[in-house]
Amino acid sequence: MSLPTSLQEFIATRSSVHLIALASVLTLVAFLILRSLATKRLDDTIPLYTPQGDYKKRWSYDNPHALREAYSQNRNSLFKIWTSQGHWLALPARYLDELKMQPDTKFPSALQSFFLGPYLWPVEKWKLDYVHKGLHKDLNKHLPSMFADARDGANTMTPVEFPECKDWTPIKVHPTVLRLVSKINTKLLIGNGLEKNKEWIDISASYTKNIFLSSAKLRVFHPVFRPVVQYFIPELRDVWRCNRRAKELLAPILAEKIKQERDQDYKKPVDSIEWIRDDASDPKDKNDSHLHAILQLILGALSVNTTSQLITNCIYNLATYPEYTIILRDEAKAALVEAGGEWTMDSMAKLEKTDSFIKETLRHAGHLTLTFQREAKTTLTLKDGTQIPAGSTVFFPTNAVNFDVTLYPSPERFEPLRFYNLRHTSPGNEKKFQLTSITAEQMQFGMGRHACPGRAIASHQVKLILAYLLDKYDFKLKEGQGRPKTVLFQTNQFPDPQGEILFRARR
Ligand code: HEM
Repeated sequence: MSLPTSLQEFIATRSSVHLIALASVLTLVAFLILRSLATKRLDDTIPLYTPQGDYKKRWSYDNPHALREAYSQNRNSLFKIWTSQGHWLALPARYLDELKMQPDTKFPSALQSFFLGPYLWPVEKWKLDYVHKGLHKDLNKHLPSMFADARDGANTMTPVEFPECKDWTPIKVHPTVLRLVSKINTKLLIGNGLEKNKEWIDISASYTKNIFLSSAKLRVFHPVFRPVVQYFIPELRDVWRCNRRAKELLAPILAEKIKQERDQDYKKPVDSIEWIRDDASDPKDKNDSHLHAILQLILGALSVNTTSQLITNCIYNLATYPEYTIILRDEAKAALVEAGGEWTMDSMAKLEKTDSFIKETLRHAGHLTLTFQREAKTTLTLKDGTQIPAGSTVFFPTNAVNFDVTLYPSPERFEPLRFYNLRHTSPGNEKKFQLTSITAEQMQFGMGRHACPGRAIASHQVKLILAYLLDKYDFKLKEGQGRPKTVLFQTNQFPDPQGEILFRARR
């Protein structure tokens, strides 16, 4: 077969240097096309589910129902769905065991990328991992002393944040609980009196909202524009300001630690700054106040908002279903008497109905519609041959599973004792349906390598604060008003931040 004449002439009239350059360019183009086709083909084997109606709008403002619809059609298979950040892959439950312990080199948590971390936190990316590594290693080891702080915090700080309320008084629940949890968590995780510093508490309480809004606004722009656009986002500038101020507030605490360490009788305190210092693989990081400030703010963002949203939702539900106020109050009263008048970790385990009430609240209104968000760094081939292409963002549709009628009868109904009853259906069930239990049907705290390490202390905190409030107050909805709504935005479900409940000191 001969080349067409015009091509022969073209080749004959060119120097060999030109021809080599041309051949190289053509080879490169062919390689790029083939590579993109190969990636595309792999991705194309996964079916795309498009929710009915305006699916883009639904992703932002009707996310739980759009995902429930998608899940109901693809319960047992991997499927792709449009999201405002590109196509993401929804996993069926049967892949969780195989994927949950994959190493970070192949399948890390997607949270840093989701927040566009480099714009928010100007430190080397891998150093942000000190937070979860430190927490996984040390938090639950120190649970007893953390519990004592959580109990004292609930008893002494709750009456400061919640007013006396001699008569029925409207209270904006979310901001009140947010400040309370910020203070208690600062005491638990940092200590050193920082929980009394108003500026730190203000920073801690507003930080999550600001990082969330900053990354949401940045994502609106194509990546090439973000390096410029970042300077025009007020919330992002506020994040940078908080990073700077947090550094100034933490520096004296670090300096004091360094000074005290020289003392032979020094006993290392139990706090998350120490956990991170112990784990810092780069010695420079041990006392770097800029890095510590960012890590503590991230830890606050992971722990404060999640816990305060859950407590807020529980209070909304107590006001909506007042008959449970009496049931939970009686349970707490009996457990506290049995414990001799002071809560212990063992006595917390007696609050089975309270545990169930909180878990049912989380089933209905967890802060995220999806969990187990991971990034595939390489193509992962599963045992059944299914491939998860490199570069994919993967998630588990937790909220949709929470509303699966085959798993939860009458899933739309709020049944506060649902999990209490499940625990008592057979002896083996006792540990399976606790607030902190993790199975493919209960994924509110994620699963595997990156499952929430704070869930035990969060569970104690929520119970301690609810027990305090149940003992001191009655609650009810405002006249003629229903339960404050849940605000939906993309994969987030927020309890109405303006929602008010009537509180009255018990008579
Ligand atoms: C009701 C309260 C909470 C809820 C619902 C919650 C939920 C979650 C979820 C869904 C994840 C991601 C899990 C995954 O991807 O598999 C997570 C991660 C995390 N949570 Fe929580 N959390 C709560 C409270 C806390 C508290 C109180 C702390 C700290 C004291 C904490 C520390 C963390 C950390 C450090 C991570 C990252 C873990 C990692 O990437 O390895 N959380 N949490």
